[in-house]
Amino acid sequence: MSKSLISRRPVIRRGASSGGQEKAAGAQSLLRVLGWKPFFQQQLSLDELTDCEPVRVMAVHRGQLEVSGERGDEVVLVHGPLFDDAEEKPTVGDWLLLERDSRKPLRRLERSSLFRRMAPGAKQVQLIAANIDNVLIVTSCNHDFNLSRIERYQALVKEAGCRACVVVTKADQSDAHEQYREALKSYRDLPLVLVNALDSASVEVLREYCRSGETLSLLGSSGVGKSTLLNSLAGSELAATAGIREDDSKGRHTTRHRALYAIPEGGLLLDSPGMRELGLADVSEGLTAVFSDISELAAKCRFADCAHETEPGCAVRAAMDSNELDERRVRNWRKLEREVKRNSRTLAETRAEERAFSQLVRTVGGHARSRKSGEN
Ligand SMILES: Nc1nc2c(ncn2[C@@H]2O[C@H](COP(=O)(O)OP(=O)(O)OP(=O)(O)O)[C@@H](O)[C@H]2O)c(=O)[nH]1
Ligand SMILES: [Zn+2]
Repeated sequence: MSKSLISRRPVIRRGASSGGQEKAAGAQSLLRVLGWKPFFQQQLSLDELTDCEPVRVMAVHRGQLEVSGERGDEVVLVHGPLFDDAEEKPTVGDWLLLERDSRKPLRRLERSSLFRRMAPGAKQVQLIAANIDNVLIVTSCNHDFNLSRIERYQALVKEAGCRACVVVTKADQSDAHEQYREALKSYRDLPLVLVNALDSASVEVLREYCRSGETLSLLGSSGVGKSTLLNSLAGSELAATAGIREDDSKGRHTTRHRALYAIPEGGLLLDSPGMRELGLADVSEGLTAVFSDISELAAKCRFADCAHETEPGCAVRAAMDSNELDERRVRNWRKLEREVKRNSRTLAETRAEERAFSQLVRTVGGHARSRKSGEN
């Protein structure tokens, strides 16, 4: 158990030399292991380079964040303006700038990618994870394999801004490998890999998605083998060790579930409940990218508002009739578009309500202040 906990830490050695340059180089390589890239470095001003230290958010708990940086692991309290806005506040995978001495979080760096979802039962967007490089869309060699589901995940990944690969697990239980490859042959930017997730040699092909400094996450339904894959990639029991208790010098405490793990072979794995329950929020751009073949055809329809049903001169219908376009794919495109429109409407309403409310607060506050100054 303790071995697997230790292995979650980046396997990095601090330089023995106290020379300034070597120290800086050492700090840089520590940060690189945590996913630091030129994209983030370029966002720092000269003042920030001297006065601040970047740290990566490894877990978000109520009232505090677990972060990791050149000084190792730290806990940062969640308070102040940085954390006010639901859609802007730091989430797992984010890079924060801490004031070097006070360790106060000053700002969050711009993200290279972001996963969001509609909060279940609420009309709000919830941030799930940021700065993920690659995503494995996991499905298995059985009834779970479903093109419409893969397209849904692909839209999420495109919207977030990550690279995707489809992983079909339980390859050891099927002889129909060719059938799966054939099904995804025409999908743009979507490689497919068949693996036995229980066999670490078989998952080696996925290492290219979690090279040192690269952050990988997994999407897929329950039971397809996400935990099994993560454990095989990490070389230890990642998921099963979540939430166990351990002793430390300060006494007994609970080791809470971390969302982001640095694995010994390099690379970082992100596994959070939010990622596992991801739904479509506002992914209209992602959908356009995934279904660009259909949009290209739709642009050729005679009528701009063609519903691709019985209209004359419909290019989408013509492609379906000649079997160039799968009817299921068109149905799924329509379904996802409806879902996204519904979610976008709900979000727009929530944002309008929030704006109206903060306007009201400002107006009431303004009245109160002018009354007070009138009394004085
Ligand atoms: N034979 C075989 N079994 C697998 C493979 N991948 C996963 N399994 C088994 O499938 C079951 C489900 O795997 P999990 O890794 O728990 O699935 P999951 O996607 O994490 O499921 P949730 O935690 O519910 O999201 C386990 O019993 C695994 O041992 C595989 O490639 N081959
Ligand atoms: Zn049409």
